[in-house]
Formats: sequence, structure tokens, C-alpha cells
Amino acid sequence: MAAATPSSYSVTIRLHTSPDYAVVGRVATVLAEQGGIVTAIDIADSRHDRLTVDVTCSGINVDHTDGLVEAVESVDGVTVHKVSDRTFLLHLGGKIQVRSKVALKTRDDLSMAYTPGVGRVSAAIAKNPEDARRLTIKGNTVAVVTDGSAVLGLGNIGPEAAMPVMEGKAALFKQFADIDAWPICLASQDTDEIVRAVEMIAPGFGGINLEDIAAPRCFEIERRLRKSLDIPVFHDDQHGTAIVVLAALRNALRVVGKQLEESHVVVSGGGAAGSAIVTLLLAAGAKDVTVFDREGLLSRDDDSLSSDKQKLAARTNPRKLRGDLPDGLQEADVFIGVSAPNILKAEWIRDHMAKDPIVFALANPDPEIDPAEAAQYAKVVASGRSDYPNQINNVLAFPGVFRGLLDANAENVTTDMLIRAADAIAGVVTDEEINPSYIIPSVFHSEVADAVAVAISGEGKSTTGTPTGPIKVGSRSTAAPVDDTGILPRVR
Ligand SMILES: NC(=O)c1ccc[n+]([C@@H]2O[C@H](COP(=O)([O-])OP(=O)(O)OC[C@H]3O[C@@H](n4cnc5c(N)ncnc54)[C@H](O)[C@@H]3O)[C@@H](O)[C@H]2O)c1
Ligand SMILES: O=C(O)C[C@H](O)C(=O)O
Repeated sequence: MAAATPSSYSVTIRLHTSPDYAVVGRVATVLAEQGGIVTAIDIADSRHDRLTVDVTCSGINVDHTDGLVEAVESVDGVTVHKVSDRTFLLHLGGKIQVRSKVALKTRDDLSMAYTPGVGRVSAAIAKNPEDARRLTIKGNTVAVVTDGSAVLGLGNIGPEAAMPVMEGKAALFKQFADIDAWPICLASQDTDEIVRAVEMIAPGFGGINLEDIAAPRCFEIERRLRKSLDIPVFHDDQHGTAIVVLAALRNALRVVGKQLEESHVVVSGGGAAGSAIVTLLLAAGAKDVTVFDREGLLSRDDDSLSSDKQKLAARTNPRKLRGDLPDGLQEADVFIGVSAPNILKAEWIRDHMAKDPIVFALANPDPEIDPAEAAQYAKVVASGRSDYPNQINNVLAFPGVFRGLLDANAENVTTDMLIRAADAIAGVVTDEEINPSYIIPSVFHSEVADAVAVAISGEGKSTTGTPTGPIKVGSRSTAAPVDDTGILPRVR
């Protein structure tokens, strides 16, 4: 049986027993025998005739965890009173909230934070809309926008079901970059409606992070919004992924002593993530990238391809390879999978790929090949999973990317910025630290978000939060307070 990890399949079992602590020991033993991991045992209540005990344990999946509860129920003298799924408990009431930054305790407070004082601030912004970035949350907030059409590996599950994921992204924005992001889950999967909806909410945000919108709709939505909005628009599943993949690849190539320019790269999956990865690899200097998709290897001389795939083929596969995945893997230095589970065979790595192969199997939740199997023949292996070394996840990129964009008051995201962000992430891993199992920093590495923010903004250390510098009121810009009250000049 695969071992459980203390992960999302964790339950707290509240049980009643006679006041016999030996029973508690038997429960722990039974759980261990069934492959569960007991992470806590708390005596919730102790009476002369009964113990109430909370046993927290993890299983491999929902079925295994259900089996663990049954095993506990079968222990003599034990009655299971209640089972709480800790992941669901954590989600009760949602994961994020809005809090006031100002005290609202007196009439004086109210008269400034709200009417009548707020009216003067609104009037100032009406005169100079740019002031919204300094005098409202706009300068520090990002809309996390989805239509619920391509959520994680779950697919088209709709806007309500997408909420926990978008709330999670917002929580990550706050945690790693002190950005106040908000989930916007739209009740439409129509490109025109989505574009219009985002255009209409844009005044309240400093940036738009598109999330989990299916390809090819996501490409057009992003392109149109980039054109029409004066705030940066970033499709995380494309560019966040591409940044982290390039960062990991830079370091994997450092490990095997190869150059990107001379490497043969096969990208499996020419969808949202795959096409953005291709674009960034080519911009970073890769010369030989070949895409594999359901149709086989994409080649410019294949007239049967859809127009999107033809465009991808036109930029890739300089040797015009045709055929299936093993054909593309001949002498390939790198395999990057953003496609589907279990499509790469370990023996193809062994028999076809060049010396010291690099394999990134990134399909979530089940990768193109089991990372442990791939590691038999590949020199460097990465996946999207947190239970293996070298986890590639967008969270390494998007908080810092938006921190940098907001700090710089940027209106656009450029390819140069994305390359700089990738290099910044790669650079966090020092020459002393780098090895085949450590090509990418942990998502909790304290330097990552700041390094990315600085790389994006092109400025000094990131401010993580409150905008600083001169406060512009009306059409004037005042580096220092000008009146005796020492706060802000009056707006007439
Ligand atoms: N680990 C990460 O950081 C990370 C980031 C982004 C995406 N992903 C994963 O990558 C995968 C793709 O994501 P996406 O947003 O690009 O999805 P997408 O639907 O836009 O693209 C998937 C592409 O893979 C192709 N494909 C599907 N099955 C295939 C198969 N059997 N053989 C070859 N090609 C196949 C599809 O035709 C499509 O072009 C997902 O599993 C996603 O979870 C992981
Ligand atoms: O967004 C993520 O965290 C993961 C990735 O984009 C995915 O689609 O699997």
C-alpha cells in the first residue's frame, strides 16, 4: 500500500470509549496498521464513565480515509461520534476576508473615512483619476478572474465551484506579496461577455489575473484585455507556468552542464500552458523546441492541423519531425509535459533521450509519468506535486509578478519581464545548493516573491504594500505635506 502523507486527506475522528487509555493506544495501532498517519490525539473530555478523544489522522485518498474510520469503529469499546474532514473545516466560511485599515471608533473617524471627508477624496480622484492608485485600494489589488471552465484538473466545473480555488489564489497573493486580491467568478463562458465584464470592473483594480479559463478562449480574452485596459493583464496558467518552467529549466541545465540554445526540447501539450512555455523558451534563446499534442508531433508541413496548432508549429520543430512522442524524443535533452497523465514511458527516456535527460512531468494532479519511475533514467525530474522534489507551481511566480507590476504602476506585462522573473527565481538557488533534487526553490522560500518583484519592476527592493512617494492631489504632486496640519493640502 502507498504510504499516506499528512496532506489534504486528513480527518479528525471524535470517539467515545470507556475511561481506559489502553483503548486509545489500540486505536493508534489499528490506524498505523491500516497505513494511516496519526498526527494528533487529544483528550477532549474525561469523565468517570467515558473518555471523548479526538484522533487526527491522514490517509492516501478519500476511500482510504473512510476505511481508516471503519477500522477505528471496529476497535472493541470504541464508538465513533463524529468525523470532521479537516480540509472542509478549513474552508468553512471561506478563506479570505476584507478588514478595515482605519479605526472607525468616533464620529471624527467617520467624518474622515466616510462622509463628508471622503467626498473631498472622491472629488480629487475625479479631477485626477491617477490618484485612485494612491488614495484607494486600487494600487494594491488584483482581480482573480475566472469563468470556471478549466479549473485545476477538474475541468469545466463552473463559477461557484471555482470559488475555493480563486479564494486560495487570493490568500496566496496576500501571504506571499501582501496584495489584496479578490476572486471574481463570472457566470458566463462567452468571450465577448467576459471581456466586457472585466473591462467594467477594471477601474477598481491595479491588475487582472486571469485564472483557469479554457484554451483557446483564454488567448483571445487576454489579447483583447491587454489592448483595451490600462492595467496589466496576466493569464497565470500561461505565463505563471512559463516563468517557473523556464526558471527550473535554467537550473536543470546548470546541473547537467548544457545550454538552452543547444538543447532539443519536447513540449507535450500545446494548450494554454504549453504554448506560453514555448513562447518563453524561444524568447529566452531556445532554438529547437518541438510540440507534441493529440495529433502527434506538430510540424509546419502538416496541413491537417487547426489554425492555432499551425501557428504553434510554424514557430517550432525546425527539423520538421513527424510521428508520435517517441519519435520526438530521439536525442531530446528535455521533456516538458503539460498535457495528460501517464503518456510518457520510462523506457523511452532510457532508449531515446540524449545523455542526462531532463523530465518535467507537470500535468496535475497525475503527471505524464510517475516522477519516481522517471528518476530511474532521467538526471533531473520535476513535477507539479508537493510530495516529490522539484515542485513546479505558479505560486513561485504570480505573487511576485503582481507585486512588481503594482509597485511600478505598470500598464503592461512584457516578455522581457517574464524572462527576468524566471531568472530571478532560478537565481535564488545558489551554486552551493543546486543539485538534481533542488533546481527550484520551495514555495515558502522567503526570497522568491521579492526577487521576482524586483526583477519585474526593475526597481530597488519591493515595497510589499503601501505605495510611497509623492502624493498627488488634484493635478498637483506634493512630495512633502504643504500645510500646517502636516497631512495633505486642501483640495478646492
Ligand atoms: N505544475 C504546474 O505548475 C502546471 C501549470 C499549468 C498547467 N499544468 C498542468 O498541465 C496540464 C495542461 O494545462 P493547460 O492549462 O495547458 O490545459 P489545456 O487544456 O489548455 O492544454 C492541454 C493540452 O494538452 C493536450 N493533450 C491532452 N491530452 C493529450 C495527450 N494524451 N497527448 C498529447 N496531448 C494531449 C490537449 O490537446 C491540449 O492542447 C494540466 O494537467 C495542468 O494541470 C501544470
Ligand atoms: O494553478 C495552479 O496552481 C496549477 C496549475 O495551473 C494547473 O493548472 O495545474
